[in-house]
Amino acid sequence: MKILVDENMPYARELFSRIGEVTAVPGRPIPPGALNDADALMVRSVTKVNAALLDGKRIKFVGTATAGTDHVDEAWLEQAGIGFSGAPGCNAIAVVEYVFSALLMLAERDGFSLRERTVGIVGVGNVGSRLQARLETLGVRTLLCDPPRADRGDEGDFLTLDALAREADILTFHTPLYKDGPYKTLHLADDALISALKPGTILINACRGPVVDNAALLKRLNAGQRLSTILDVWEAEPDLNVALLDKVDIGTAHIAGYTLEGKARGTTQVFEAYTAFLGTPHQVALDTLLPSPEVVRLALHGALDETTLKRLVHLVYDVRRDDALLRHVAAQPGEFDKLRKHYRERREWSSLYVQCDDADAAQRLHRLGFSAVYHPIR
Ligand SMILES: NC(=O)C1=CN([C@@H]2O[C@H](COP(=O)(O)OP(=O)(O)OC[C@H]3O[C@@H](n4cnc5c(N)ncnc54)[C@H](O)[C@@H]3O)[C@@H](O)[C@H]2O)C=CC1
Ligand SMILES: O=C(O)C(=O)[C@H](O)COP(=O)(O)O
Repeated sequence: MKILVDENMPYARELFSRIGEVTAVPGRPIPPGALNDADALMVRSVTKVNAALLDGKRIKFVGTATAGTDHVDEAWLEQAGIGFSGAPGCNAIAVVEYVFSALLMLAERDGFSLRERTVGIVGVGNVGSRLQARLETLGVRTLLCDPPRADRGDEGDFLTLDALAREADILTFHTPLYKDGPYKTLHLADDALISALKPGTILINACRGPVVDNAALLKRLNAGQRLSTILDVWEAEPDLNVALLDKVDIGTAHIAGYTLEGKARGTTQVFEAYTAFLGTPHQVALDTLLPSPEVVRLALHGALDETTLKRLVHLVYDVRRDDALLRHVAAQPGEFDKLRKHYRERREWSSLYVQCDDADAAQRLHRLGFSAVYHPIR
């Protein structure tokens, strides 16, 4: 059995070679001919999976090691009898930690406390719900917008997007990209919505570029609208709107989900799905794959305030590194994908073991996702 995997998929060779012959290839584009004798294809978000790619090929299963699936024509795969799996939630923690890293940086720069702010979360799925839980642990007020969940009758106080735009100090988007249909998200943040934001609002897009109308955003920023902007994703990736990057407060190369844990979960999820598809299910324990992180443990004395939290968060992951890397190469063709391909290892907060002599600090850090324990110092 021949399995083609994206070369930007950690642990893919190690796992898939347990069941077949593995070839790793670039995903954007897949080299011509590489698909000719493959039985299964494991991609990331950069590969458009559709009839144009697969019609007439012998591929029987496609996995994408990503949360978003807008690059996959699932209807075509189904009618062609090709099995499919995504990796729901694989990198949700990574995106949440990206958002925290960015917000704590802006809070320090602009002299505010997160606890004084109301955060509007648009799309309350794997990312949005974890973000809400961690913000609430810090005592930050959140407002939620998720029409599909509201319509399903899910528990929760769901508001309209307009209500969030009116009330929130921070508006953060975590929806899939739907180009049409009742829950269309293409240009969900359009000119009218962006114009309606309160002066000083922080706008975050870490889901898919086209969820925010980039031309409208640039127009508003050029017109002097008071808005802080954090963009991880861009319309027309991998082409970058350099004029927009110049105007945003934080701009990164679609790496919000790029923790090693997040990528490894993506690979293990599609590996497990493919082996189940073959009728020989395998399970993989993530901690058997991951190496020890660079910083393993530290001791924290006293209470946990926002300044201390910021230092811990930025010790594990500081978004300014990724912002600077993108700005250095922004105008050069091909560099956006190179930054993503050669992404430096980044870990999740859970990789840091924090020993606290304050019980409340230990409890809150634990609830935030750190590996924290209370250990009185005698
Ligand atoms: N920047 C990055 O590296 C990453 C980006 N993503 C993107 O973020 C998206 C969200 O990720 P997850 O939370 O894991 O997905 P998810 O599928 O768990 O949650 C998405 C939520 O959005 C809601 N939603 C759908 N249409 C909506 C609308 N019109 N308005 C408001 N809410 C709506 C859904 O009901 C669902 O609750 C993914 O689809 C993917 O495109 C995900 C991971 C990493
Ligand atoms: O999971 C998703 O959805 C994402 O956006 C991924 O983080 C994107 O990473 P690549 O698949 O483009 O490497």
